[in-house]
This record gives sequence, structure tokens and C-alpha cells, in this order.
Amino acid sequence: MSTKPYNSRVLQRLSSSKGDQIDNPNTPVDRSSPILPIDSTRTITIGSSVIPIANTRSDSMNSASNGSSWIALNRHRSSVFDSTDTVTAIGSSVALNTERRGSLGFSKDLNNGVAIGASVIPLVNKLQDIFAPFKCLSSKIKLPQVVVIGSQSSGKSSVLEALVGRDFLPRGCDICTRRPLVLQLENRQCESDGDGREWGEFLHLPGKRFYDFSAIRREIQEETEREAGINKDISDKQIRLRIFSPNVLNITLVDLPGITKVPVGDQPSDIEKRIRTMIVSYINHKACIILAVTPANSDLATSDALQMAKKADPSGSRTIGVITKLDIMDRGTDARNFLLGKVVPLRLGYVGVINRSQEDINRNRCVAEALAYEQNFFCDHPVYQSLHNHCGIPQLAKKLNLVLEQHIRALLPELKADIKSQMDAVAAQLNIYGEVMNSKADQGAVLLNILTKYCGALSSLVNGKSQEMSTLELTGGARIHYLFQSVFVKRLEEVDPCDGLTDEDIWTAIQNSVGPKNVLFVPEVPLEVLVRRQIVRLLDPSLKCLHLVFDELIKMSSSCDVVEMQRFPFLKKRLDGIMREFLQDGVQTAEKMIEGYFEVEMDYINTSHPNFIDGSEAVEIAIQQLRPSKDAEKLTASGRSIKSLGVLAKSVSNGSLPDHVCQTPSSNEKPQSAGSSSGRSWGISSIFGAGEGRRPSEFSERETNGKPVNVHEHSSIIQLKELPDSLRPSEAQTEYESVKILVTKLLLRSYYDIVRRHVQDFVPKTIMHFLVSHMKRNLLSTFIQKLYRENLFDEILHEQEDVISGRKRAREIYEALQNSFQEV
Ligand SMILES: Nc1nc2c(ncn2[C@@H]2O[C@H](COP(=O)(O)OP(=O)(O)OP(=O)(O)O)[C@@H](O)[C@H]2O)c(=O)[nH]1
Repeated sequence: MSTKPYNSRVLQRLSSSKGDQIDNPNTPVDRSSPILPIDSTRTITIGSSVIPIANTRSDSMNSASNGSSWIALNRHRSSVFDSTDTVTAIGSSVALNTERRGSLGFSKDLNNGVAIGASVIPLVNKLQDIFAPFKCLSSKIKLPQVVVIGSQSSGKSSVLEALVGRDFLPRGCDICTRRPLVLQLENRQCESDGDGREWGEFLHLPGKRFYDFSAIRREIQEETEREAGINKDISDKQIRLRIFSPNVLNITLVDLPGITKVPVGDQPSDIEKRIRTMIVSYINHKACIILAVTPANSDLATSDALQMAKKADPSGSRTIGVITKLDIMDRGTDARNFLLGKVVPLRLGYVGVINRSQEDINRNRCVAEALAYEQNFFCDHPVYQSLHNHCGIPQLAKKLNLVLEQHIRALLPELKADIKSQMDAVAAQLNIYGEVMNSKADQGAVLLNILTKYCGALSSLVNGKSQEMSTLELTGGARIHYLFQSVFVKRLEEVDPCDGLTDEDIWTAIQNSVGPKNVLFVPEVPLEVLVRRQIVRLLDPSLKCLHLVFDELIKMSSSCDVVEMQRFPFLKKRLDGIMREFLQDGVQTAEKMIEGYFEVEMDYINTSHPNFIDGSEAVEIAIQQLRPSKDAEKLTASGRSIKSLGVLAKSVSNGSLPDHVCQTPSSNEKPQSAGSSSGRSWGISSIFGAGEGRRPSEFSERETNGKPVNVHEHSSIIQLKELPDSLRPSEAQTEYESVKILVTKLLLRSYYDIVRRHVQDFVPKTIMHFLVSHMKRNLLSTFIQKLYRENLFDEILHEQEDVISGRKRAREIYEALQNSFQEV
């Protein structure tokens, strides 16, 4: 076995065949070799962006001679890589190059020499740049990126390093990835002040360039510890690192913590769940390409990485399988079946790689050397020789770029739509923030605009013209209509005018109205008293209705959304105050109007109203109700009594009989005396209120030991009962009295009904006029009168700090989106 370090051996072997080149700082460069990384001197234009496209030998040589670790392996003898392949790694160190142009390489397009992926990958990178300062955008618009997942120590970071071609990630037995590392590779051909050197920059240390990659490694480690502590805990807060180099392709790679099972150090007991959740949050996005890393010395069928990738990407259209540690498999075994997808089939297939071992790291072997070793390993291996499409970091880089390019192309339309919808959202936000006001005139214009819109919106809400028409509930004016018709009017309909009035009450009123005389007719006075008593009951619900409408309008005004006003909280407050005062004025006027109406109603009981019940009909109805059967006939046969009662009734009423008046009183309304009369007819004498119809006076009888005693039989002292303080007529009325009571009720109902209808009509009209329509007509002028004053502008149009900064930020985001939209 040779004692030479293996890198020297490899370099020697590689340079042994004619034309082979090893391009590193210590090796002479063949400047005739044609394939190189991206060239800054040639560009293509996509949209408005100019993108570097072709690789030229000379530039690569420059970068190599400038100390980059770029290395070109030009192998004619290679048995692993087909001599037709032209392969360029993503990073700087692995441009494998054969002489034959037009082959399937990923650094060059077959026919025109354009690097594959160069047309879209820079575009995505550009978008990443544009979105980078805006965290909100990167969470809403998912740009394509490559995420490396796998179990702990499976070799994820090693794969990334190999792809980048630089040694910069913290690695080692005790070191593991504990925070997501977002690695943006950026092709930067020449800087005005630069000398072509590569450097890294962290988002958390803006402007600080790290030219020393071991310093980058240290910073990653320290930054990890700052967030996740010095023990083994993890954090999902990203570390964002950008690598600027003339030798990288533009791409974003994400290194995630490895899947672990058993908590160690100060890891929480649910560490596995947390890591899996973090991984899923990355790979679930359709824009993400998954590099599922599994070490060859474990069972592929139980690979955590493949399992998770399968869940996130069931079709396998964005998962590439990576098998590491092929060099340390059990002797006598190989990964042939793994690589060919015979164990776990994968649509995009597998690539086997060999990274640096721990020993290599300890001995500071550079990535370039490791790549050379890998190349050598595969060339010499009896099984892998024939699987060159499935082996090596360069193959992985090639596959990755191809998949990424196709993926980006497929995602572009969706991406464009996403950007557009974000633009609309931000534009709406900007609309809320409005323009900056630089003068009193600007302020005045803004104020007028807001007041007009506010009043317009309120009117629309009341009129049902609001654009945001709900299908779930009544809003705006419809609520007022509901209040009028289904609450106020309906409630008045339900009120029984005789509610709370017993027959006894009515009879008492009737008797009181004739004083010491007998009740001959149905007198008007008790009717008026009773009518007034019932009418006044309508005042309360009328005023209540007015106040409910007031509440509704207040609610509407505060829900009335004028976006332009959102930035002026003081203005909103003032408007609310003025609005309340304005409506209260309207309420006062309407209240006066309604109360005035009731005063008018109470003042004069107009029994000549054309709709008031005809007296004779009232009597007839009363009679029929009292004697519905034969008795009625008997009663009606007494022409004089009917006529008389009819005449009497006419004397208090005049008009047709509405249907509802004819309703049969409910059982408790039936005059108690109905049917209790001793069969006495109530003819002429009853009309004139004398004799027959009257019960013997209470005072002509008194009880002795519970039995009635005829006082006339007592010849000694004739005693009279003393009147009690409170006196009511006797409970049992005669039939005639019952008729009078019933007629009074009918008249009461009839009159009440007339008034109720007026109220049902008048109250909504009044409220509409003095409140709702008044608001529509006069609110704007009131606002202007009270607010359009230059000395108030600064106060009411004062913007909060967050509005000012929010507007600035929204503008920047909008511009970023506009730029990216144009790019796409
Ligand atoms: N021999 C050999 N060792 C490897 C290979 N790939 C990785 N290793 C070693 O495996 C160990 C873990 O590698 P890392 O790249 O840190 O693995 P990781 O998956 O990033 O680890 P975590 O971030 O902790 O999950 C290191 O010591 C590497 O040197 C390989 O292909 N061959």
C-alpha cells in the first residue's frame, strides 16, 4: 500500500492520461479545456433580467488562478463516467469536463452552450434576493429550494459541502446540525472592489464578509449556540448564509437537523417529534426539492428520510435519493440494488456518494481531494463502474440541477399567480395607509374624501346598496324594516285593547259616568276614559321603537368601514361623537313628534271617524254574542229593544263595522251575567233602564244567618247597611247591563283599532323622517360644518407611528413584488 497521501495519489492518477487537467492553485492549468462554470461575459435575457449563461475556459482559469478551489477533471480513461458526459458540480470544486460538446451535461446545454438551469435558477435566486428583506413574503411566496433531510449523522452536511465545494459547515462526531441552515449560493462574477475571492455573509451580521470559510464554520456554531444553547437542544430559527462566488450556481440549499430518536443532552423528550415537525414544514411545500439522505450502511427500507419524503411527495416528482457512506459498507456487500431503486423505488432515482470520513476531516482533507478520491473509488469499483449515472457528487449535482430546472419551470405560472395575489393584497393595504399629506390642502382633500365616503357608505348600508351583502343575516336598513314590521307593528297587533279591563271595571266606569242616575244608554264618557287609557299604552312601545332605531344607526355607523379612515383613529372617534349627537337631536325631535301625536289622539276622541263601528251593529253583535241561539231570536224579536239599543249605540258611534270588531270575546270576557239572567226579557223597560231589568236593590235585602230576609217583614227598625269606603257595583249584572258592557267593549276595540293603525303608520314614518332620512340628508353637511376646519386638521388627521412605518414598509414590499412580477 502506498504511503503517499491519497490526494496526491489521485492527482497523480488523474494527470497521468494525456490531456487530463487538475486545476488547483498548485497545479498548472490547461487553458484550452472548454467547459467551465458560469461566465459573466455572456448573458441571456429573461424578461427584464440579464442572466450570465455560458462557461468559458478563460474565466474559470482566472478564478482558479485567483485561489478558488475549482478543479477540472478531464478523464479520457474514465470507466465510471462516460467520456461523453460534461458534468459541473453546483460548487466550485467539481467541474468534471470531457472534451465532447453537445453531451448531456448540466453545465452546458447541448446545442447552444447555455448552462442548463441558467435560465431559471438565477431567476429564482433573484426573487430570493428581492424577497429576502421581507420575511412576510418568504412565508407567503414559496420559492424553489433544495432541502436535505435524513437521520442524524447520515451525511447531510457532508453532501452539502461537497455540492458547494467548500469546507465550511461545523462537522464532527460531537457536532450536529441544530438549527436550519439556509444556504444561498450566489454566482458573483466580479465585484467592483473585489478580487474574485469567495466570501460568505450571514443575515444576522449584515455587511460583514467572511473570506475565511473556517470563520464561517465558527460563526455557524456560535450562532447555533446563541439560539439553541451549548448542549444538544435544537431551534427552528434559521441561520441564513449567503456564499458569493464566481464558481457556484445560484441555488438555495437548506440543511436541517437530523432525525433522532433518543433525547441527549438538554434535548426535550419530544425531540424526535419536534425535528420531524420542522422537517415537514419545509418539505411539504411543493416548491421544495427533497434530497433524502440515507447511509448505505443502514437499511434503506427503514430510512426515515425516504419515509418522510414519501409522505410529503407521494408522487416522487421532487425527491432525489442520496446514499452516502458507500465506502464503509460491509465487506462483500454493495449498494447496487439501492442505487437501481430495487429496494425502495423512487421516481427520480438515487445517487450514491462518498463524503469525507471523520478521519479525513480530522486530517483536514479538503473537499477537492475528497471528490477526487470519490471519483477514483467509483472508477475502480467492480460494481459501481457500470453505474456511473448513479454515482458521485458530480452526478448528484447534475441530477439536482436538471430536476430543479424542470421543477422551477413547472412552478413558474403558480409562482406568478402567487406574486400577483400578494401584490393585490399589499395594494389593498397601501390603500388603507393612503397617501402622505404634505399640506393643509392635502389634509382637507383627504378629510372631505373620507367624510363623503363615510356618509355614502352609511347611506348604502341603510338603503341596502352595500357591496358586502350578507346572505347569512339581516343587515343595515333591513334590520330597521324588521324592527318596524316584525317587532313594533306585530307587537301592537297582539295587544288586546281590553287587556286589563274586566267587565266589572267597565260597568263601574259606566255607572260612575252617570252619577246618581240610572244607566239608560251606553254613555260616551266611560268609553272615552277607557279609550284614552288604552291609547296611552301605545306611547311606550312607540318611543321604544324610536330608541331601538337609534341604537341600530349607531351600530351601523360604527361598523361602517371606510378603509381610508382606518389610519386616523382620532377622526373616527370624533365622527362617532358627532354622529351620536346628531342622532340624539333627531331622536329628540322625533320623540316630541310622537308624544305630540299621542296628545292629539288623547285630546279628542273622534267617534265620528268613518271607520268607527256603527252603533246599531255593535248592539246587534253584542246581542248575538250574548244570546247566540234561540234566545237571540227571542231578544231580537223585541223590535223596540233592538232599535232602541241601536239608536243608543248610534248616538256614540257612526260607521261601518270592521271584521275584527266582530270577534267573539274570549271566555273570560263574556259578561258574567250572560245566561245568568232569570229569563227576564229586557224590552222597553230595560232600554230605559227601569224596573224589569234591574235586580232588586242590594239594599232591599240583607242576610240573616246566611238566609235572605225580606226587610219589609220586619216591622220594627228598618236598618240600612252602611257604605263601605270602597264600593264596587255588584258582580252579577243583568243581561241588559251585560249588553251595555259588551257594546262598550266593541266600541272600545273599534276606536282602539283606528288609533293603533295610525300609530303603526305614524311612528315608523316619524322615525324615518327625523332620524334615518335626516341622517342621509344632513349628516355630511354636519360633519363638514363641525370638522372641516384647518385648525383641527392636524389633530384629527394625526397618524400613529405604526401607520407611518407600515405605509413605508408596504410600499417597499409592493415595489419588491412588482419587480419580481416583472422578473417572472
Ligand atoms: N466514510 C464516510 N463517512 C461519512 C460519509 N458521509 C458522512 N460521513 C461522516 O459521518 C459523520 C456525520 O456526517 P455529517 O455530514 O455531519 O452528517 P449530518 O447528517 O449532517 O449530521 P447531523 O447534522 O448531525 O444530522 C461525519 O463524521 C462524516 O465525516 C461518507 O460518505 N463516508
